[in-house]
Amino acid sequence: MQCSDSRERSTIFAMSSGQGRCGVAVIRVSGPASRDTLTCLTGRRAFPPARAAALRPLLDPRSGERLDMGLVLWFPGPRSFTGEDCCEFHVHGGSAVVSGVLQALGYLPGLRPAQAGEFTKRAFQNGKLDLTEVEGLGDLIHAETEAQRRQALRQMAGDLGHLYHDWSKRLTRCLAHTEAYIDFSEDDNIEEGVLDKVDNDVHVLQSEIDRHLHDSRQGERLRDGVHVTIVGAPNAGKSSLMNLICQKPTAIVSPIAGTTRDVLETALNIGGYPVLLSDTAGLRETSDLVEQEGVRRARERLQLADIVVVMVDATELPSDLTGMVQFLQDYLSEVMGASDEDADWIVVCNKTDLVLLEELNKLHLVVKDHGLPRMCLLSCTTGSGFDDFLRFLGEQVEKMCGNPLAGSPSLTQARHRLHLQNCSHALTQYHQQREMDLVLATEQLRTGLRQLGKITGTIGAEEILEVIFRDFCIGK
Ligand SMILES: Nc1nc2c(ncn2[C@@H]2O[C@H](COP(=O)(O)OP(=O)(O)OP(=O)(O)O)[C@@H](O)[C@H]2O)c(=O)[nH]1
Ligand SMILES: [K+]
Ligand SMILES: [Mg+2]
Repeated sequence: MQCSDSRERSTIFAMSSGQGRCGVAVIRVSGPASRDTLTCLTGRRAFPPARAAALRPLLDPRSGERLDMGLVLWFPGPRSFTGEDCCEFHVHGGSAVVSGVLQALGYLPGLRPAQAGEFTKRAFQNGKLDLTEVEGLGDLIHAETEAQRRQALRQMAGDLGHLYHDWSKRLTRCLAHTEAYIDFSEDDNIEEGVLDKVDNDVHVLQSEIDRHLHDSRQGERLRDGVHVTIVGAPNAGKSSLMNLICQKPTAIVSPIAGTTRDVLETALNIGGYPVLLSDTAGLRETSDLVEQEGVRRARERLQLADIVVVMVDATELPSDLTGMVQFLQDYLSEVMGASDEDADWIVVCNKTDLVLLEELNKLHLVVKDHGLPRMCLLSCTTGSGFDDFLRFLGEQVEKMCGNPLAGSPSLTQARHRLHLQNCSHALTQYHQQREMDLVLATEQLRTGLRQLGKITGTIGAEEILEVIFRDFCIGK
């Protein structure tokens, strides 16, 4: 028999708690057969009330054998996560129990295992979440630091979606007024100044979008992690600093210049903010082929850095203040040329245990007057100056990410950025074409609106759905 109603969907199931042995495992079911499934597994016991846990023996529908004693929950649609009828089984987390229940579910007609992200996909398709909320939920599942969690929760709660929906609404109004003007202006039924009002509204909207775009990528940095890269001459102590920050011997430290070749990367949590810290090969001209490749990789990583930590060996500095400033200026200009122009800089003067501190302290105070970035005095060997350095690094990281709860919600994804840039571009085109050809200009408003719709998923969602849901796990 063919399924006549294409909306008749299969019922999906999956274990939603993490894999591996655990105290309690949650198995989730969503779809039209959820009610029958619950009845089938709980036998002749009373059907549980909606949204309240009930303790029930769970039975294998084939043999009637008891699989476990667990909590069952019934969520009738549309007031459920997916918007469909759903049920949950909270069972003991042993693998035999879990696989027994999953097998029993697979045996029931109309049920099949869920694909990765399929519960969330159904929630989106049933209008429970818009795409930004789906992405927020995905971020929440992957959040590793407190600040990431705050940003994801805010997005999941719909803050970002509301902002974009509000822009869509306003642009829709502009479009409607322009269309009305085109259709009816000859009938004289249209108020004076309609187009001027549209122009002004488009202008205000565009400046809001542009402001949101020019947020120094705070939200994206918080979501993806701030790239902090340590660079400098060979033997300056880059790997020693890396190990000190990670509190473990991640990188090989040795007195041989050119020890580090590959880029070594570690993910860290600094004050609740995510950091991707990289140690790199010392920058120098060399005939060693392997080291050359290391230097190339170091420069490549330098380009990606949000914060560059430049290490200087204090014993290499000239002894007089003027000479020191000159040395630093030369040293930095070489490194800066290879980095992103938006990157922040921290200069670390290392091995201070080997020199007299008097001149260095003077240097420390005058760097700013010479247009040099802030300098930290450090000894990786004694640990002196390390707390100050770490505090300063933390401040820089926090500045880069911003407070995810303050002000209007941040732009969090390159995907949103792209559509917003396209929208802003279309609005610019509108202003340019408006005097010459109003019909053409109106088309630009439509383009802008479509771009906003793509962010929240009201338009053309299918193509991006795959990409977004790919990042979800099975059971979510
Ligand atoms: N006295 C002293 N020695 C240090 C300090 N920091 C690092 N060193 C020593 O300097 C040498 C080089 O340190 P590394 O951390 O390997 O330097 P690097 O910059 O990673 O070197 P390459 O990877 O070869 O570019 C090692 O012998 C370290 O023990 C310090 O603060 N004081
Ligand atoms: K070394
Ligand atoms: Mg090294």
